[in-house]
Amino acid sequence: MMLRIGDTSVDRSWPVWDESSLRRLERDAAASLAAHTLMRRAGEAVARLARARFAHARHVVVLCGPGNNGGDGLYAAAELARHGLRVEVSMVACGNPSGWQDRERPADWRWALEQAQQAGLRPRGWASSEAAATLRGAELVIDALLGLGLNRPPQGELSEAIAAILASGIPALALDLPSGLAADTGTAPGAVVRAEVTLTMLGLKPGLLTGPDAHACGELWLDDLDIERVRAVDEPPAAITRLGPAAAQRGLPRISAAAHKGERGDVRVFGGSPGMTGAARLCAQAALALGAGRVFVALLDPSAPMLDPTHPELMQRQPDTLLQQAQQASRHGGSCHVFGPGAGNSPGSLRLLQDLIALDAPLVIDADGLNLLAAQPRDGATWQALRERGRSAWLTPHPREAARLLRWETTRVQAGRLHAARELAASSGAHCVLKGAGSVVASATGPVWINASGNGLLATAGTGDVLAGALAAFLAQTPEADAVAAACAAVWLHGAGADLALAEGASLRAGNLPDWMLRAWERLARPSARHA
Ligand SMILES: NC(=O)C1=CN([C@@H]2O[C@H](COP(=O)(O)OP(=O)(O)OC[C@H]3O[C@@H](n4cnc5c(N)ncnc54)[C@H](O)[C@@H]3O)[C@@H](O)[C@H]2O)[C@@H](O)CC1
Ligand SMILES: Nc1ncnc2c1ncn2[C@@H]1O[C@H](COP(=O)(O)OP(=O)(O)O)[C@@H](O)[C@H]1O
Ligand SMILES: [K+]
Repeated sequence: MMLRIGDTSVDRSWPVWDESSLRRLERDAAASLAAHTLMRRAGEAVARLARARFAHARHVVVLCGPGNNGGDGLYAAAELARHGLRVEVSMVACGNPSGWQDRERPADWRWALEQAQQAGLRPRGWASSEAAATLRGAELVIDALLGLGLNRPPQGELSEAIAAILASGIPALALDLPSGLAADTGTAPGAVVRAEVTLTMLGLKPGLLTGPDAHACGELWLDDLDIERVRAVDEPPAAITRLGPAAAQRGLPRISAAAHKGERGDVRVFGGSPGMTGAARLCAQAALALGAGRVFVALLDPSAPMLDPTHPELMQRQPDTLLQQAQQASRHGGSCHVFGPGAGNSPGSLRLLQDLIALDAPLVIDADGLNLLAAQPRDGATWQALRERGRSAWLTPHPREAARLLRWETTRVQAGRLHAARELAASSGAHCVLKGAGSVVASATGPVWINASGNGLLATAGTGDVLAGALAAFLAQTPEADAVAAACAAVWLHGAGADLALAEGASLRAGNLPDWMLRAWERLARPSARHA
């Protein structure tokens, strides 16, 4: 079964597989199938997608590497030739043609080479001096240089071939992964193909969904090679799961017709030191828009006006007063606290954070709250209290904040976003939302989610404050047992709002993001809705 990932007419919670689990799956599947079956299916799938998606292309160049990714490319080339296309095959980093059938080469690869030859093709070695000529006139290039086996930066002929694809401007259909992209991390240790379309085999890889170079895959398609075990699951989620609309839908708060405002949760936002009051207000406004029953905000700037005239529904309190109210609130009333947007780093701010950690209510720690936490010793009382608290805490760092918390470089966080999010969750006992394209939701134990919604329109000041407010609104309305599902819904809606704004060519700022999120929510609630 082949389908486009992101086509919500078939949306499921797609499992995501790291390299070692894919290798295991492949071994298990291959053991029960006739020789070469998986490669045949992979090659057929690529040829089918090439013909459907690039129907205008009559002249195709296939660049094949030395491993099974190249083998898939060879079989695809044979298929395309059998369908009457003009196909040229270039063998990159494969050495002298006289050694192509040597026994140390992968058996599948040698078989696929024979298939290509039997289809009338004459694969040629890569000629550095003729790189541009190899691609000239082609309407499609199939990138079968490197896939799952990438283990170092592409060099020599491989980096030349990648450079030639990039320089040619010819649309590239990448097989399994854009060559040069690391499957587990979404990083590229060297040159990487920028594909128009990637058809990935067997299962989704994390590096196609998150990581600094994940977008190199372009439009993403999946073919499961008819292996039952990798099919989409409804629940429970796999160890790693793509967070799309189907999963988001499950976590949306249910509002009963008979609800009163006390049942829809209280959100209390603490933040907004001098010069930063907007951050706390944006957070509180988002909590209000996303359905919290009552939203209180305590600004740490003593000179801030006590009323936000644009949002009279927000109840503003002095920080001490709101803390006391939080301390007295019933633990069963449904509430969530947010500490951090614009909170600054004063000793008073730290005390407030510590007091909120000590309370028995869900807590979102964002922005300056994360920086305050990062400055505390890992074995000190603040981290200890965080690890030991009974109710869930949520850390919502962007990569630089995550780096401070982990005491890593930001590049290390970005080079292993899943690992970083898991590590943060494990060391804090809290749940973690590692923000940035392909936000990662991780818990100390339990599955990891990679968010599929969102785009560069979100890269503007204050959108993180909106996420913290939306998250708090959903957590306040949801029983603890369903907190992760609710958080996933908030994270997905945040990106989906931006995707709607992008689709409509509208401008997006933090202030109007909650409205776009509500529109995305409304679409999600309509069964026939389509989401980009
Ligand atoms: N494992 C699976 O789940 C499946 C794999 N299939 C195909 O097989 C591919 C994986 O095959 P392989 O494991 O052979 O890996 P690749 O075809 O990605 O290439 C690995 C070969 O390239 C070499 N190599 C890696 N990085 C290099 C670099 N920078 N410079 C020079 N040489 C480099 C490796 O040493 C190895 O010889 C998948 O991407 C997919 O296309 C499919 O046919 C079927 C399912
Ligand atoms: N290119 C992008 N694609 C998807 N989401 C993005 C992108 N850039 C930023 N975001 C999202 O926007 C939000 C920005 O949050 P943050 O960095 O905390 O900003 P601020 O502190 O200004 O509010 C995060 O939720 C992040 O995931
Ligand atoms: K490839």
